[in-house]
Amino acid sequence: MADIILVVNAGSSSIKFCGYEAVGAEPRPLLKGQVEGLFTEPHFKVANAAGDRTEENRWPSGTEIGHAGAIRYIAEFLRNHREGHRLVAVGHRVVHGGLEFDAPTLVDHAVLERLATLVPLAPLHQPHNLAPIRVLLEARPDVPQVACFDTAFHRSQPEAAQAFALPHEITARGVRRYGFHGLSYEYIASTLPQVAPQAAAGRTVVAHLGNGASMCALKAGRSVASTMGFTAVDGLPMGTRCGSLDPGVILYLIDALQMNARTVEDLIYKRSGLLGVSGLSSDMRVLLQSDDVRARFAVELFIYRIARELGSLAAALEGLDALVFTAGIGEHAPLVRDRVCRLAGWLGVALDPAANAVDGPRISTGESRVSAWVVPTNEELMIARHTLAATAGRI
Ligand SMILES: Nc1ncnc2c1ncn2[C@@H]1O[C@H](COP(=O)(O)OP(=O)(O)O)[C@@H](O)[C@H]1O
Ligand SMILES: CC(=O)OP(=O)(O)O
Ligand SMILES: [Mg+2]
Repeated sequence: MADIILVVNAGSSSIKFCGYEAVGAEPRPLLKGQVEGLFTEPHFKVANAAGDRTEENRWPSGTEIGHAGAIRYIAEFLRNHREGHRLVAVGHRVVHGGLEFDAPTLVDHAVLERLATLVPLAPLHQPHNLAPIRVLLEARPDVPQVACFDTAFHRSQPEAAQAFALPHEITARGVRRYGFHGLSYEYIASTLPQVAPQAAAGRTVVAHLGNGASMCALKAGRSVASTMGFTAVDGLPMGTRCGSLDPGVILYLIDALQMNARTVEDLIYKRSGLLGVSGLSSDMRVLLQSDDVRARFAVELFIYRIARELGSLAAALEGLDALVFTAGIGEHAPLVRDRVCRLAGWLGVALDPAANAVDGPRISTGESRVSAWVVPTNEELMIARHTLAATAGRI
């Protein structure tokens, strides 16, 4: 009977899950699965430890199964495949830890209630991160659950990188820049010494380009700045989120267009970004295949903003040694990487187009002053490591 750690990673457009055998210091992956395209073209797939596809299901284009539908589907799959396994712990990605939670935390009912107060700060994620924790607390109170936060990795940033220029009493209430995708950046920082030792020790910008997208400046593996702020709507344009916006726009929407907080929330989180600009889709694959002018402009704007933020993060690092691409778009869209690297020529990035076409791992030329890389992220492994450490002695 193998002892299993289950990991659940609810993103904005996908739910990823992983089973790890809890043996020794490093969790050993047994199965990896996901439902992606929750609101566009849901696609369920599972692979075994060797990476071979073992299960697959597709829903018709235009189907919306959402997070609740996907969790039900995944739970049913896991119930049918639990033979020979003993569930000893569950690790969850929880997007917002606020001021209070800056490290992985065992969750009980009291912790869950405090995490629920952060729902307004991450409306696309936090409810879906907490829902499976709540269900399992009732159904399996014997199994420890660990919340691993997207915000925690960034708490090491200098004070100036975390502050808005707001009055002190507002800042003291926790209105500050938190940054997200921290589990992804922490994983990249942990694996970079093997992939690119010089980059790992130096000044690196990591671009996590998925349905949610952000960038992080790493100095010797520690976060010093990031593009996301108080919430995960800040920074780069994303699948359905607008990214950085002049706060005056919000006031204008309320005063002149008579929107209220909920309609503004819906606009900036769910109807903007690639979807809003293109009027076509939030899915980069669809946009890249389209000849539509607005679809092209959406991709253009995404790339332009990445290039601008790169300059800003390089300034925070006082120079740049390496650029790393990761997540759905970063790992699989050579065209986006090509365009970003060319716009970063002034910083010393020289692209190797042939290496870029096959997803790297190194996509810059040997002479490039700044090296560029494709490094697949693994938030699930990072969560499993934290879960193992946080439950040591209990499982
Ligand atoms: N082969 C591909 N080419 C371009 N974009 C891709 C490809 N595969 C996935 N993507 C894009 O990656 C994004 C989803 O990234 P992912 O990191 O899985 O998202 P999430 O934020 O939900 O975790 C989508 O925009 C999708 O279109
Ligand atoms: C924080 C965030 O945007 O996450 P995701 O990319 O999974 O939507
Ligand atoms: Mg994600």
